[in-house]
Amino acid sequence: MERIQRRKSLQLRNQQAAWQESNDGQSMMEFRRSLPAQKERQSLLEAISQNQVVVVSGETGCGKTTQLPQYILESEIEAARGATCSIICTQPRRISAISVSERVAAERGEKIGESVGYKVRLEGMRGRDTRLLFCTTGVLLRRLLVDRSLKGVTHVIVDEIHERGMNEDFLLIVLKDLLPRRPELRLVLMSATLNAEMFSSYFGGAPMIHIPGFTYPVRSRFLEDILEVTGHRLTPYNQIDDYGQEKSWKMQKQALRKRKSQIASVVEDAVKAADLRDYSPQTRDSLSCWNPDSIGFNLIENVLCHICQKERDGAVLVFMTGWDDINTLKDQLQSNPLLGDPSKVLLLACHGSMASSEQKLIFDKPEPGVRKIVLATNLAETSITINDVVFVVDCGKAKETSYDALNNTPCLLPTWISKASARQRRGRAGRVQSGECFHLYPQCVYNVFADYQLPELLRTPLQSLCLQIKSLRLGSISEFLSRALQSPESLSVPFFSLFVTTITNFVLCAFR
Ligand SMILES: Nc1ncnc2c1ncn2[C@@H]1O[C@H](COP(=O)(O)OP(=O)(O)OP(=O)(O)O)[C@@H](O)[C@H]1O
Repeated sequence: MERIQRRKSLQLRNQQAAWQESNDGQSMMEFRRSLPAQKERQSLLEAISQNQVVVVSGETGCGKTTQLPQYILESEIEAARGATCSIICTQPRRISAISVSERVAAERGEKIGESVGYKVRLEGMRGRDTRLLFCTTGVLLRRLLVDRSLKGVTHVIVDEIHERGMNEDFLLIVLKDLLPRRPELRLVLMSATLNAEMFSSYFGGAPMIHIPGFTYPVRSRFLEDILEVTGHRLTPYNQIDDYGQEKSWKMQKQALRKRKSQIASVVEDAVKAADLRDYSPQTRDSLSCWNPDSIGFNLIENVLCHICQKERDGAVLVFMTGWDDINTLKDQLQSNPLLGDPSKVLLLACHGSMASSEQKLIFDKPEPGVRKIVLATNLAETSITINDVVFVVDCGKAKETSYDALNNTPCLLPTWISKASARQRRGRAGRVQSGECFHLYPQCVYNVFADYQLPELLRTPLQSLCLQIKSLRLGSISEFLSRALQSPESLSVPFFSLFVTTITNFVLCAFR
């Protein structure tokens, strides 16, 4: 067995060297060497070999997602351990797991499923020789339920931990528990932002390495500049998003949103206090009518027409909040004479509930002379690179789980994003060329955004959280949550544990 593995390791080493020496390989290596992560390659590898846990923070575009897992794979192959290493890198979403694995395979001159593969829910591409597997956080969490010690895995890399989704926080608890039982396992936590200290101290003071970011220049334009440049006028009547329902229903829906908007009053104060002396009276007038609670379909349509008519070539990525917004906006744009003309504009949507094959269409290049416009949710916010994106339009909101106190139920509502998210959205332009970002809210509103989004664990209603812990069979609810990076209010946990136990017993009795 050992002899076979040794032979396989040498074969992998020869293949890797042959690619790196080939012409295509050389030009790919040259590009990879230009990324900021390259300067830290040696120190990253040393830190990983000497410590069980390492926290890496890297600003957008530095190369942490595509390069760091590759550095580990390459160094293991160079050390003739290729056949025995097994690296798992988690991504918060399917689309990033798939697209990053394809990019890394291409950078290694391979097809997907050779040494690099992916696994997401109900889909996967990996072969017998796959050594670096990209998967969603949920996939790894579920594997841990049946394979508690992650047998055979040598490295786990958790990417985008700053997003603090529920699965990521759950995974950290389970991995922290696993580390003492697997002293040779290496864990690398990667974050796009600088709040690495919290993760480091959670893992007993794990070393931190920071990689500065790299993007081509991206010019940010906020609402006041957009209104100035497009000449679009905001009135109290043209900001009601038309969802195609009865008008009274629409008004009700938007009034409801207004009541729920957490920072609406802060936003109003910020807009009142903003210094807009340098802007035209028309822009100031428009801003005084701005409705922070609408997504602004008409404004988006106007901005897109402006880009198509006045700006240079390049695809546009529009960040929306969800399926209903994307679909309704798409219908509206399709009835616009310019944006709805398929010989000029290719309109695509990208949403979490779409099949991966449909999501992947956003990476294709359109016909010459056709501008690609992608309407996406925040699933396109991190880790992905759409090569031809030059313009980003950011509506400033994302759907977030929150609690409807009136109906005592969890609900998904559009909420303002954080500064970290706005930076990530802007970062989707400027990855292979310079770009422009149109933020559809005033600069003063951006200034009052929270630095980071509240972790999902702290904003999910406790009933859902407790049921999730039970369905994943993660043990006692209060004990499990007490081991979290930031645990929900300790007082309410025992109450909800009792609630869940009662429900479980009730269901068991009913089926007996
Ligand atoms: N599919 C791709 N096609 C072309 N270039 C790419 C592709 N994916 C990545 N790159 C290049 O590699 C660089 C680094 O990408 P990578 O995804 O590793 O960055 P990152 O540091 O993880 O940033 P982020 O957290 O914003 O995703 C990009 O800025 C881009 O220039």
